Amino acid sequence: MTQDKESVKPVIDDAAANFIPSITAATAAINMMKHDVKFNREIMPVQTAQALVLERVQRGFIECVPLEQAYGRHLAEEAVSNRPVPHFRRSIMDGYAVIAMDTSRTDTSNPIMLQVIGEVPCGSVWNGELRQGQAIRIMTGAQVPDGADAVVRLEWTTTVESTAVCDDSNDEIYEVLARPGDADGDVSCSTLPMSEVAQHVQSRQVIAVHQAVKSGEAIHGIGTEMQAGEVLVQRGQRIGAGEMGLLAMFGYAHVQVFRRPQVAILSTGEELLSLDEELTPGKIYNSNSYILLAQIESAGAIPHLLPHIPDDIRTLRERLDEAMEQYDVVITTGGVSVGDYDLLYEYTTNWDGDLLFNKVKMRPGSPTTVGFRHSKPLFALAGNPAACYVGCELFVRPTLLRMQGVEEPLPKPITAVLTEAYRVRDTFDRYVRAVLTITDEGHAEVRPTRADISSATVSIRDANCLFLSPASQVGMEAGALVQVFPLGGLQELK
Ligand SMILES: Nc1nc2c(c(=O)[nH]1)N[C@H]1C(S)=C(S)[C@@H](COP(=O)(O)OP(=O)(O)OC[C@H]3O[C@@H](n4cnc5c(N)ncnc54)[C@H](O)[C@@H]3O)O[C@H]1N2
Ligand code: MOO
Ligand SMILES: [Mg+2]
Repeated sequence: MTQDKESVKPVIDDAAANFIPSITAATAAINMMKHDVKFNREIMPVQTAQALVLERVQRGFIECVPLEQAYGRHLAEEAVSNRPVPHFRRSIMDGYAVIAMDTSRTDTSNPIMLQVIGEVPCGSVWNGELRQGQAIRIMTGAQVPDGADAVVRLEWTTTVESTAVCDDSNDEIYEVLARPGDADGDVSCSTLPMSEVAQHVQSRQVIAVHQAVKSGEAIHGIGTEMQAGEVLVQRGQRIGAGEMGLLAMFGYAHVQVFRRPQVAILSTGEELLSLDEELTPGKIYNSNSYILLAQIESAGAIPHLLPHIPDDIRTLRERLDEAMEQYDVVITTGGVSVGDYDLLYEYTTNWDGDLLFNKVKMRPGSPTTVGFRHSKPLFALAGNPAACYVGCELFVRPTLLRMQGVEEPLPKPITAVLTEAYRVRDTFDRYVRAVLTITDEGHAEVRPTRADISSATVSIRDANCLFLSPASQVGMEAGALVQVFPLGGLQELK
Protein backbone atom coordinates (compact mmCIF):
# COMPACT_ATOMS: atom_id res chain seq x y z
CA MET A 1 0.00 0.00 0.00
CA THR A 2 1.52 3.35 -0.98
CA GLN A 3 1.68 6.06 1.53
CA ASP A 4 1.86 9.04 -0.84
CA LYS A 5 -0.63 11.73 -0.08
CA GLU A 6 -2.15 14.04 -2.60
CA SER A 7 -1.76 17.49 -1.10
CA VAL A 8 -4.30 20.03 -2.16
CA LYS A 9 -4.27 23.57 -0.82
CA PRO A 10 -7.11 24.25 1.64
CA VAL A 11 -9.71 26.67 0.30
CA ILE A 12 -9.81 28.74 3.49
CA ASP A 13 -6.79 29.84 5.48
CA ASP A 14 -6.51 31.96 8.62
CA ALA A 15 -5.80 35.10 6.64
CA ALA A 16 -8.90 34.59 4.57
CA ALA A 17 -10.94 34.04 7.71
CA ASN A 18 -10.02 37.51 8.97
CA PHE A 19 -11.81 39.01 5.99
CA ILE A 20 -14.97 37.04 6.48
CA PRO A 21 -16.77 38.53 9.45
CA SER A 22 -19.22 35.63 9.81
CA ILE A 23 -16.44 33.12 10.22
CA THR A 24 -14.46 33.25 13.42
CA ALA A 25 -10.81 32.23 13.43
CA ALA A 26 -11.74 29.15 15.46
CA THR A 27 -14.42 28.07 12.97
CA ALA A 28 -12.04 28.67 10.13
CA ALA A 29 -9.39 26.57 11.87
CA ILE A 30 -11.87 23.71 12.33
CA ASN A 31 -12.96 24.00 8.73
CA MET A 32 -9.36 23.95 7.62
CA MET A 33 -8.67 20.82 9.64
CA LYS A 34 -11.75 19.20 8.16
CA HIS A 35 -10.62 20.13 4.69
CA ASP A 36 -7.13 18.88 5.40
CA VAL A 37 -8.50 15.54 6.42
CA LYS A 38 -10.88 15.45 3.50
CA PHE A 39 -8.07 16.28 1.07
CA ASN A 40 -5.27 14.25 2.51
CA ARG A 41 -6.57 10.88 1.68
CA GLU A 42 -4.37 7.85 1.48
CA ILE A 43 -3.99 6.92 -2.17
CA MET A 44 -4.32 3.26 -2.82
CA PRO A 45 -3.14 1.32 -5.91
CA VAL A 46 -6.04 -0.30 -7.79
CA GLN A 47 -4.92 -3.88 -7.16
CA THR A 48 -4.53 -3.28 -3.42
CA ALA A 49 -7.95 -1.66 -3.27
CA GLN A 50 -9.53 -4.56 -5.20
CA ALA A 51 -7.90 -7.10 -2.90
CA LEU A 52 -9.13 -5.24 0.19
CA VAL A 53 -12.69 -5.31 -1.09
CA LEU A 54 -12.66 -8.93 -2.20
CA GLU A 55 -11.28 -10.26 1.07
CA ARG A 56 -14.33 -8.80 2.84
CA VAL A 57 -16.91 -10.11 0.38
CA GLN A 58 -18.91 -13.13 1.46
CA ARG A 59 -20.40 -15.65 -0.91
CA GLY A 60 -24.15 -15.24 -1.12
CA PHE A 61 -27.03 -17.52 -0.27
CA ILE A 62 -28.03 -20.49 -2.36
CA GLU A 63 -31.41 -21.26 -3.85
CA CYS A 64 -32.84 -24.07 -5.93
CA VAL A 65 -34.38 -23.21 -9.31
CA PRO A 66 -35.83 -25.21 -12.20
CA LEU A 67 -33.24 -25.59 -14.96
CA GLU A 68 -35.28 -23.44 -17.32
CA GLN A 69 -34.70 -20.49 -14.97
CA ALA A 70 -31.00 -21.13 -14.53
CA TYR A 71 -29.61 -19.44 -17.64
CA GLY A 72 -27.19 -16.67 -16.63
CA ARG A 73 -27.08 -17.82 -13.00
CA HIS A 74 -23.99 -19.14 -11.21
CA LEU A 75 -24.08 -22.78 -10.18
CA ALA A 76 -23.67 -23.30 -6.43
CA GLU A 77 -22.79 -26.99 -6.67
CA GLU A 78 -20.32 -28.95 -8.73
CA ALA A 79 -22.12 -30.92 -11.41
CA VAL A 80 -20.30 -34.15 -12.27
CA SER A 81 -21.09 -36.71 -14.97
CA ASN A 82 -22.35 -39.97 -13.48
CA ARG A 83 -21.98 -41.89 -16.74
CA PRO A 84 -19.94 -41.69 -19.92
CA VAL A 85 -21.17 -39.81 -23.00
CA PRO A 86 -22.41 -41.40 -25.13
CA HIS A 87 -23.49 -44.16 -22.81
CA PHE A 88 -24.16 -46.56 -25.69
CA ARG A 89 -22.43 -47.10 -29.03
CA ARG A 90 -24.13 -44.45 -31.13
CA SER A 91 -24.49 -44.35 -34.90
CA ILE A 92 -23.53 -40.96 -36.33
CA MET A 93 -24.97 -41.72 -39.77
CA ASP A 94 -28.21 -42.91 -41.28
CA GLY A 95 -27.34 -46.20 -42.99
CA TYR A 96 -26.73 -49.83 -42.11
CA ALA A 97 -25.05 -51.37 -39.12
CA VAL A 98 -22.72 -54.06 -40.48
CA ILE A 99 -19.75 -56.23 -39.65
CA ALA A 100 -16.83 -54.33 -41.18
CA MET A 101 -15.07 -57.55 -42.28
CA ASP A 102 -18.05 -58.36 -44.50
CA THR A 103 -17.32 -55.30 -46.60
CA SER A 104 -13.56 -55.72 -46.86
CA ARG A 105 -13.58 -57.05 -50.41
CA THR A 106 -16.20 -54.71 -51.76
CA ASP A 107 -15.56 -52.00 -54.31
CA THR A 108 -17.67 -49.97 -56.70
CA SER A 109 -17.51 -52.56 -59.50
CA ASN A 110 -18.04 -55.49 -57.19
CA PRO A 111 -20.42 -54.56 -54.39
CA ILE A 112 -21.10 -57.03 -51.64
CA MET A 113 -24.68 -58.05 -50.92
CA LEU A 114 -25.97 -58.04 -47.39
CA GLN A 115 -29.25 -59.23 -46.09
CA VAL A 116 -31.16 -56.61 -44.11
CA ILE A 117 -32.69 -58.24 -41.07
CA GLY A 118 -34.44 -55.27 -39.51
CA GLU A 119 -34.12 -51.66 -38.43
CA VAL A 120 -33.27 -49.61 -35.32
CA PRO A 121 -34.81 -46.17 -35.19
CA CYS A 122 -33.58 -43.69 -32.54
CA GLY A 123 -34.81 -44.62 -29.11
CA SER A 124 -35.08 -48.33 -29.94
CA VAL A 125 -32.75 -51.16 -29.18
CA TRP A 126 -32.19 -54.18 -31.44
CA ASN A 127 -32.55 -57.30 -29.40
CA GLY A 128 -30.36 -59.94 -30.89
CA GLU A 129 -27.02 -60.08 -32.56
CA LEU A 130 -25.94 -59.31 -36.06
CA ARG A 131 -24.29 -62.19 -37.91
CA GLN A 132 -22.05 -62.43 -40.93
CA GLY A 133 -23.73 -61.39 -44.18
CA GLN A 134 -26.35 -59.36 -42.41
CA ALA A 135 -27.08 -55.66 -42.02
CA ILE A 136 -29.51 -53.68 -39.90
CA ARG A 137 -30.98 -50.41 -41.07
CA ILE A 138 -30.00 -47.76 -38.52
CA MET A 139 -30.68 -44.07 -37.96
CA THR A 140 -28.35 -41.33 -36.73
CA GLY A 141 -28.28 -41.39 -32.95
CA ALA A 142 -29.55 -44.93 -32.57
CA GLN A 143 -27.79 -47.60 -30.54
CA VAL A 144 -25.61 -49.84 -32.72
CA PRO A 145 -26.74 -53.47 -32.37
CA ASP A 146 -24.48 -56.03 -30.75
CA GLY A 147 -22.26 -57.78 -33.27
CA ALA A 148 -22.08 -54.77 -35.60
CA ASP A 149 -18.84 -52.81 -35.55
CA ALA A 150 -19.41 -50.28 -38.33
CA VAL A 151 -22.13 -48.27 -39.97
CA VAL A 152 -22.21 -47.88 -43.74
CA ARG A 153 -23.82 -44.61 -44.65
CA LEU A 154 -26.92 -44.83 -46.82
CA GLU A 155 -25.21 -43.13 -49.77
CA TRP A 156 -22.71 -46.02 -50.04
CA THR A 157 -25.44 -48.59 -50.49
CA THR A 158 -28.20 -49.38 -52.95
CA THR A 159 -31.28 -51.44 -52.44
CA VAL A 160 -31.38 -54.55 -54.58
CA GLU A 161 -34.51 -55.95 -56.19
CA SER A 162 -34.83 -59.57 -55.15
CA THR A 163 -37.01 -62.42 -56.30
CA ALA A 164 -37.38 -65.66 -54.47
CA VAL A 165 -37.19 -68.88 -56.53
CA CYS A 166 -38.15 -72.04 -54.74
CA ASP A 167 -36.42 -75.33 -55.36
CA ASP A 168 -38.70 -78.11 -54.19
CA SER A 169 -35.93 -80.68 -54.15
CA ASN A 170 -34.45 -79.36 -50.93
CA ASP A 171 -35.30 -76.91 -48.24
CA GLU A 172 -33.27 -74.13 -49.74
CA ILE A 173 -34.45 -71.18 -51.71
CA TYR A 174 -32.48 -69.63 -54.49
CA GLU A 175 -32.77 -65.97 -54.67
CA VAL A 176 -32.04 -64.08 -57.82
CA LEU A 177 -30.58 -60.72 -57.18
CA ALA A 178 -30.53 -58.19 -59.94
CA ARG A 179 -27.40 -56.13 -59.50
CA PRO A 180 -28.07 -52.45 -59.57
CA GLY A 181 -26.60 -50.66 -62.51
CA ASP A 182 -25.65 -53.86 -64.25
CA ALA A 183 -26.16 -52.95 -67.89
CA ASP A 184 -25.79 -56.44 -69.36
CA GLY A 185 -28.36 -57.88 -67.00
CA ASP A 186 -25.92 -60.05 -65.08
CA VAL A 187 -27.42 -61.72 -62.11
CA SER A 188 -25.89 -63.18 -59.05
CA CYS A 189 -27.37 -65.87 -56.88
CA SER A 190 -27.12 -66.38 -53.20
CA THR A 191 -28.43 -69.22 -51.16
CA LEU A 192 -30.41 -68.58 -48.04
CA PRO A 193 -31.73 -71.03 -45.52
CA MET A 194 -35.51 -71.41 -45.69
CA SER A 195 -35.87 -70.15 -42.13
CA GLU A 196 -34.74 -66.70 -43.16
CA VAL A 197 -36.56 -66.47 -46.43
CA ALA A 198 -39.90 -65.20 -45.27
CA GLN A 199 -38.68 -61.97 -43.72
CA HIS A 200 -36.15 -61.49 -46.47
CA VAL A 201 -38.39 -61.98 -49.46
CA GLN A 202 -41.33 -60.23 -47.93
CA SER A 203 -39.45 -57.01 -47.44
CA ARG A 204 -37.11 -57.56 -50.37
CA GLN A 205 -34.35 -56.34 -48.14
CA VAL A 206 -31.02 -56.89 -49.68
CA ILE A 207 -28.50 -54.13 -50.04
CA ALA A 208 -25.44 -53.76 -52.14
CA VAL A 209 -22.57 -52.12 -50.29
CA HIS A 210 -20.32 -50.16 -52.63
CA GLN A 211 -17.60 -49.12 -50.24
CA ALA A 212 -15.55 -51.02 -47.71
CA VAL A 213 -15.74 -49.68 -44.15
CA LYS A 214 -13.32 -50.09 -41.26
CA SER A 215 -14.26 -51.28 -37.82
CA GLY A 216 -15.62 -48.28 -35.89
CA GLU A 217 -16.76 -46.41 -39.00
CA ALA A 218 -19.55 -43.91 -38.19
CA ILE A 219 -19.86 -45.11 -34.60
CA HIS A 220 -19.26 -42.99 -31.51
CA GLY A 221 -18.02 -45.41 -28.90
CA ILE A 222 -19.02 -45.28 -25.25
CA GLY A 223 -17.30 -42.32 -23.56
CA THR A 224 -15.90 -40.74 -26.72
CA GLU A 225 -17.22 -37.34 -25.63
CA MET A 226 -16.87 -37.57 -21.87
CA GLN A 227 -15.97 -40.10 -19.18
CA ALA A 228 -17.96 -40.76 -16.02
CA GLY A 229 -16.71 -38.55 -13.18
CA GLU A 230 -15.79 -35.54 -15.33
CA VAL A 231 -16.84 -32.07 -14.14
CA LEU A 232 -19.76 -30.80 -16.20
CA VAL A 233 -20.09 -27.35 -14.61
CA GLN A 234 -17.87 -25.96 -11.88
CA ARG A 235 -19.20 -24.33 -8.74
CA GLY A 236 -19.51 -20.61 -9.39
CA GLN A 237 -19.52 -21.03 -13.18
CA ARG A 238 -22.08 -18.96 -15.04
CA ILE A 239 -24.66 -21.09 -16.79
CA GLY A 240 -24.67 -20.45 -20.52
CA ALA A 241 -26.04 -22.45 -23.44
CA GLY A 242 -23.43 -25.23 -23.16
CA GLU A 243 -23.86 -25.57 -19.41
CA MET A 244 -27.65 -25.71 -19.83
CA GLY A 245 -27.21 -28.51 -22.36
CA LEU A 246 -24.88 -30.55 -20.16
CA LEU A 247 -27.07 -30.16 -17.09
CA ALA A 248 -30.10 -31.25 -19.09
CA MET A 249 -28.20 -34.21 -20.57
CA PHE A 250 -27.64 -35.47 -17.04
CA GLY A 251 -31.20 -34.93 -15.95
CA TYR A 252 -30.76 -31.92 -13.65
CA ALA A 253 -34.39 -30.76 -13.56
CA HIS A 254 -33.47 -28.37 -10.73
CA VAL A 255 -30.13 -26.82 -9.85
CA GLN A 256 -28.62 -25.07 -6.84
CA VAL A 257 -27.59 -21.55 -7.83
CA PHE A 258 -26.27 -18.53 -5.96
CA ARG A 259 -28.95 -16.03 -5.13
CA ARG A 260 -28.71 -12.89 -7.27
CA PRO A 261 -27.46 -10.05 -5.04
CA GLN A 262 -30.02 -7.28 -4.49
CA VAL A 263 -28.30 -3.99 -5.27
CA ALA A 264 -29.58 -0.53 -4.34
CA ILE A 265 -28.58 2.34 -6.62
CA LEU A 266 -28.77 5.83 -5.17
CA SER A 267 -27.51 8.84 -7.05
CA THR A 268 -26.76 11.95 -5.05
CA GLY A 269 -26.87 15.59 -6.09
CA GLU A 270 -29.20 18.55 -6.01
CA GLU A 271 -28.78 18.96 -9.77
CA LEU A 272 -30.39 15.65 -10.64
CA LEU A 273 -33.79 15.25 -12.25
CA SER A 274 -35.84 12.13 -12.69
CA LEU A 275 -36.52 11.27 -16.30
CA ASP A 276 -40.17 12.30 -16.06
CA GLU A 277 -39.28 15.82 -14.93
CA GLU A 278 -38.82 18.80 -17.22
CA LEU A 279 -35.27 19.91 -17.88
CA THR A 280 -34.73 23.25 -16.12
CA PRO A 281 -31.66 25.54 -16.00
CA GLY A 282 -28.67 24.11 -14.17
CA LYS A 283 -30.22 20.68 -13.86
CA ILE A 284 -29.37 17.38 -15.54
CA TYR A 285 -31.08 14.05 -15.81
CA ASN A 286 -29.84 11.28 -13.57
CA SER A 287 -28.09 9.10 -16.12
CA ASN A 288 -25.58 7.35 -13.85
CA SER A 289 -28.28 5.23 -12.24
CA TYR A 290 -29.16 3.78 -15.64
CA ILE A 291 -25.55 3.07 -16.54
CA LEU A 292 -25.20 1.22 -13.26
CA LEU A 293 -28.47 -0.63 -13.79
CA ALA A 294 -27.06 -2.11 -16.99
CA GLN A 295 -23.76 -3.04 -15.40
CA ILE A 296 -25.40 -4.68 -12.41
CA GLU A 297 -27.79 -6.72 -14.52
CA SER A 298 -24.96 -7.87 -16.75
CA ALA A 299 -23.11 -9.00 -13.62
CA GLY A 300 -26.05 -11.26 -12.75
CA ALA A 301 -27.39 -9.14 -9.87
CA ILE A 302 -30.75 -7.39 -9.39
CA PRO A 303 -30.62 -3.58 -9.51
CA HIS A 304 -33.07 -1.41 -7.55
CA LEU A 305 -33.24 2.20 -8.70
CA LEU A 306 -34.07 4.26 -5.62
CA PRO A 307 -34.99 7.96 -5.75
CA HIS A 308 -31.90 10.17 -5.84
CA ILE A 309 -30.75 11.91 -2.67
CA PRO A 310 -30.50 15.70 -2.30
CA ASP A 311 -27.32 17.26 -0.89
CA ASP A 312 -28.39 17.14 2.73
CA ILE A 313 -26.41 15.04 5.18
CA ARG A 314 -29.36 14.10 7.39
CA THR A 315 -31.43 12.88 4.48
CA LEU A 316 -28.42 11.12 3.00
CA ARG A 317 -27.66 9.38 6.28
CA GLU A 318 -31.26 8.25 6.70
CA ARG A 319 -31.59 7.00 3.17
CA LEU A 320 -28.25 5.20 3.10
CA ASP A 321 -28.71 3.60 6.53
CA GLU A 322 -32.08 2.32 5.38
CA ALA A 323 -30.74 1.03 2.07
CA MET A 324 -27.86 -0.72 3.83
CA GLU A 325 -30.35 -2.54 6.02
CA GLN A 326 -32.54 -3.64 3.13
CA TYR A 327 -30.17 -4.56 0.31
CA ASP A 328 -27.12 -6.79 -0.08
CA VAL A 329 -25.06 -4.09 -1.76
CA VAL A 330 -25.50 -0.31 -1.92
CA ILE A 331 -24.07 1.88 -4.64
CA THR A 332 -24.11 5.66 -4.58
CA THR A 333 -22.85 8.02 -7.26
CA GLY A 334 -21.61 11.55 -6.78
CA GLY A 335 -20.52 13.49 -3.74
CA VAL A 336 -17.23 11.68 -3.12
CA SER A 337 -14.90 14.52 -4.00
CA VAL A 338 -13.96 17.53 -1.91
CA GLY A 339 -16.70 19.97 -2.92
CA ASP A 340 -18.83 21.71 -0.32
CA TYR A 341 -21.79 19.50 -1.16
CA ASP A 342 -19.85 16.27 -1.46
CA LEU A 343 -21.25 14.43 1.53
CA LEU A 344 -20.03 10.87 1.17
CA TYR A 345 -16.78 11.63 2.98
CA GLU A 346 -18.81 12.85 5.96
CA TYR A 347 -21.07 9.80 5.84
CA THR A 348 -18.30 7.20 5.55
CA THR A 349 -16.14 8.73 8.26
CA ASN A 350 -18.95 9.11 10.80
CA TRP A 351 -20.78 5.82 10.64
CA ASP A 352 -20.72 2.44 12.33
CA GLY A 353 -18.96 0.85 9.37
CA ASP A 354 -15.38 0.42 8.14
CA LEU A 355 -14.04 2.73 5.46
CA LEU A 356 -11.61 0.78 3.30
CA PHE A 357 -10.41 3.60 1.05
CA ASN A 358 -11.53 6.86 -0.49
CA LYS A 359 -8.78 7.58 -2.98
CA VAL A 360 -7.57 5.15 -5.62
CA LYS A 361 -4.54 5.69 -7.87
CA MET A 362 -6.62 5.55 -11.00
CA ARG A 363 -8.43 7.72 -13.42
CA PRO A 364 -11.23 8.14 -14.02
CA GLY A 365 -12.72 7.58 -10.60
CA SER A 366 -9.86 8.56 -8.27
CA PRO A 367 -12.19 9.50 -5.36
CA THR A 368 -13.92 6.08 -5.49
CA THR A 369 -14.83 5.21 -1.93
CA VAL A 370 -15.63 1.78 -0.50
CA GLY A 371 -16.64 0.73 2.98
CA PHE A 372 -18.41 -2.15 4.71
CA ARG A 373 -21.20 -1.86 7.24
CA HIS A 374 -22.51 -4.97 8.97
CA SER A 375 -20.57 -6.99 6.37
CA LYS A 376 -22.41 -5.33 3.48
CA PRO A 377 -20.45 -3.24 0.99
CA LEU A 378 -21.11 0.40 0.17
CA PHE A 379 -19.63 1.56 -3.11
CA ALA A 380 -19.61 5.34 -3.24
CA LEU A 381 -18.69 5.94 -6.87
CA ALA A 382 -17.71 9.27 -8.36
CA GLY A 383 -20.38 11.42 -9.99
CA ASN A 384 -18.73 11.86 -13.36
CA PRO A 385 -20.39 9.21 -15.55
CA ALA A 386 -17.20 7.60 -16.86
CA ALA A 387 -15.68 7.59 -13.37
CA CYS A 388 -18.82 5.92 -12.07
CA TYR A 389 -18.74 3.38 -14.91
CA VAL A 390 -15.07 2.46 -14.45
CA GLY A 391 -15.45 2.30 -10.66
CA CYS A 392 -18.29 -0.15 -11.13
CA GLU A 393 -16.29 -2.35 -13.54
CA LEU A 394 -13.21 -2.46 -11.31
CA PHE A 395 -14.86 -2.83 -7.90
CA VAL A 396 -18.59 -3.58 -8.05
CA ARG A 397 -18.62 -6.21 -10.79
CA PRO A 398 -15.91 -8.36 -9.14
CA THR A 399 -17.79 -8.09 -5.85
CA LEU A 400 -21.10 -9.19 -7.36
CA LEU A 401 -19.35 -12.08 -9.10
CA ARG A 402 -17.62 -13.18 -5.89
CA MET A 403 -20.98 -13.11 -4.10
CA GLN A 404 -22.19 -15.48 -6.81
CA GLY A 405 -19.38 -17.92 -6.18
CA VAL A 406 -16.84 -16.85 -8.80
CA GLU A 407 -13.39 -17.66 -7.40
CA GLU A 408 -11.42 -15.27 -9.61
CA PRO A 409 -13.74 -12.38 -10.35
CA LEU A 410 -11.21 -9.72 -11.36
CA PRO A 411 -11.18 -8.75 -15.04
CA LYS A 412 -8.44 -10.59 -16.90
CA PRO A 413 -6.27 -8.52 -19.23
CA ILE A 414 -5.19 -9.49 -22.70
CA THR A 415 -2.33 -7.85 -24.59
CA ALA A 416 -2.97 -5.69 -27.65
CA VAL A 417 -1.09 -3.21 -29.80
CA LEU A 418 -1.99 0.44 -29.32
CA THR A 419 -2.71 1.79 -32.81
CA GLU A 420 -2.28 5.47 -31.98
CA ALA A 421 -0.23 7.42 -29.46
CA TYR A 422 -1.91 8.11 -26.13
CA ARG A 423 0.11 11.02 -24.79
CA VAL A 424 -1.63 11.77 -21.54
CA ARG A 425 0.72 12.40 -18.65
CA ASP A 426 -0.62 11.34 -15.30
CA THR A 427 0.68 10.39 -11.90
CA PHE A 428 -2.26 7.97 -11.72
CA ASP A 429 -2.91 4.84 -13.80
CA ARG A 430 -5.50 5.52 -16.45
CA TYR A 431 -8.16 3.03 -17.49
CA VAL A 432 -8.91 4.33 -20.94
CA ARG A 433 -12.18 3.59 -22.70
CA ALA A 434 -11.19 2.05 -25.99
CA VAL A 435 -12.10 -0.16 -28.91
CA LEU A 436 -10.48 -3.56 -29.23
CA THR A 437 -10.45 -5.16 -32.68
CA ILE A 438 -8.95 -8.29 -34.14
CA THR A 439 -7.33 -7.61 -37.51
CA ASP A 440 -7.76 -9.85 -40.54
CA GLU A 441 -4.29 -11.21 -39.71
CA GLY A 442 -5.52 -12.13 -36.24
CA HIS A 443 -3.71 -9.41 -34.24
CA ALA A 444 -5.38 -7.68 -31.29
CA GLU A 445 -5.35 -3.92 -31.70
CA VAL A 446 -6.74 -1.21 -29.46
CA ARG A 447 -7.47 2.49 -29.92
CA PRO A 448 -8.83 5.03 -27.45
CA THR A 449 -12.37 6.33 -27.97
CA ARG A 450 -12.62 9.97 -28.93
CA ALA A 451 -13.81 11.53 -25.65
CA ASP A 452 -11.51 10.31 -22.92
CA ILE A 453 -12.74 12.74 -20.26
CA SER A 454 -14.35 11.65 -17.05
CA SER A 455 -17.62 13.45 -17.70
CA ALA A 456 -18.21 11.80 -21.10
CA THR A 457 -20.91 9.18 -21.55
CA VAL A 458 -20.58 8.84 -25.32
CA SER A 459 -17.27 7.03 -24.89
CA ILE A 460 -18.95 4.45 -22.68
CA ARG A 461 -21.25 3.71 -25.60
CA ASP A 462 -18.32 3.46 -28.01
CA ALA A 463 -15.95 1.39 -25.89
CA ASN A 464 -15.74 -2.38 -25.75
CA CYS A 465 -12.71 -2.44 -23.46
CA LEU A 466 -10.52 -0.44 -21.12
CA PHE A 467 -6.80 -0.34 -21.68
CA LEU A 468 -4.33 0.49 -18.96
CA SER A 469 -2.05 3.46 -19.45
CA PRO A 470 0.22 3.21 -16.41
CA ALA A 471 1.18 6.41 -14.54
CA SER A 472 3.70 8.12 -16.78
CA GLN A 473 5.36 11.38 -17.66
CA VAL A 474 5.08 10.81 -21.38
CA GLY A 475 2.03 8.67 -22.07
CA MET A 476 2.22 5.85 -24.60
CA GLU A 477 3.49 5.63 -28.16
CA ALA A 478 1.64 4.07 -31.07
CA GLY A 479 2.74 0.45 -31.36
CA ALA A 480 3.12 -0.04 -27.62
CA LEU A 481 1.83 -3.27 -26.12
CA VAL A 482 -0.89 -2.53 -23.61
CA GLN A 483 -3.02 -4.47 -21.17
CA VAL A 484 -6.64 -4.56 -22.26
CA PHE A 485 -9.66 -5.43 -20.14
CA PRO A 486 -12.60 -6.49 -22.31
CA LEU A 487 -15.82 -5.12 -20.87
CA GLY A 488 -18.57 -7.35 -19.56
CA GLY A 489 -22.22 -7.37 -20.42
CA LEU A 490 -23.60 -6.25 -23.73
CA GLN A 491 -20.41 -4.34 -24.53
CA GLU A 492 -18.70 -7.60 -25.36
CA LEU A 493 -21.09 -8.14 -28.27
CA LYS A 494 -19.73 -5.15 -30.19
N1 LIG B 1 -10.93 20.34 -6.07
C1 LIG B 1 -11.11 19.12 -6.60
N2 LIG B 1 -12.18 18.90 -7.34
C2 LIG B 1 -12.38 17.68 -7.86
C3 LIG B 1 -11.46 16.65 -7.63
C4 LIG B 1 -10.33 16.94 -6.82
O1 LIG B 1 -9.48 16.06 -6.56
N3 LIG B 1 -10.20 18.18 -6.31
N4 LIG B 1 -11.68 15.43 -8.19
C5 LIG B 1 -12.40 15.42 -9.43
C6 LIG B 1 -12.68 14.09 -9.81
S1 LIG B 1 -11.34 13.22 -10.29
C7 LIG B 1 -13.91 13.58 -9.88
S2 LIG B 1 -14.15 12.03 -10.53
C8 LIG B 1 -15.08 14.31 -9.45
C9 LIG B 1 -15.93 13.48 -8.50
O2 LIG B 1 -17.05 14.19 -8.20
P1 LIG B 1 -18.12 13.75 -7.15
O3 LIG B 1 -18.07 12.30 -6.95
O4 LIG B 1 -18.00 14.57 -5.95
O5 LIG B 1 -19.48 14.01 -7.93
P2 LIG B 1 -20.36 15.31 -7.99
O6 LIG B 1 -19.60 16.46 -7.51
O7 LIG B 1 -21.63 15.02 -7.32
O8 LIG B 1 -20.60 15.40 -9.53
C10 LIG B 1 -19.56 15.47 -10.45
C11 LIG B 1 -20.14 15.57 -11.86
O9 LIG B 1 -20.92 14.44 -12.17
C12 LIG B 1 -22.25 14.79 -12.49
N5 LIG B 1 -23.16 13.78 -11.94
C13 LIG B 1 -23.29 13.47 -10.65
N6 LIG B 1 -24.25 12.54 -10.49
C14 LIG B 1 -24.72 12.27 -11.71
C15 LIG B 1 -25.74 11.40 -12.19
N7 LIG B 1 -26.43 10.61 -11.35
N8 LIG B 1 -25.99 11.35 -13.52
C16 LIG B 1 -25.27 12.14 -14.35
N9 LIG B 1 -24.29 12.98 -13.95
C17 LIG B 1 -24.03 13.07 -12.65
C18 LIG B 1 -22.44 16.10 -11.78
O10 LIG B 1 -23.50 16.85 -12.28
C19 LIG B 1 -21.10 16.74 -11.99
O11 LIG B 1 -21.00 17.27 -13.28
O12 LIG B 1 -14.71 15.48 -8.75
C20 LIG B 1 -13.71 16.24 -9.39
N10 LIG B 1 -13.51 17.42 -8.62
O1 MOO C 1 -11.09 10.56 -11.04
MO1 MOO C 1 -11.99 11.79 -12.01
O2 MOO C 1 -12.96 10.63 -12.72
O3 MOO C 1 -10.58 11.88 -13.10
O4 MOO C 1 -12.70 13.17 -12.97
MG1 LIG D 1 -18.30 16.76 -6.20
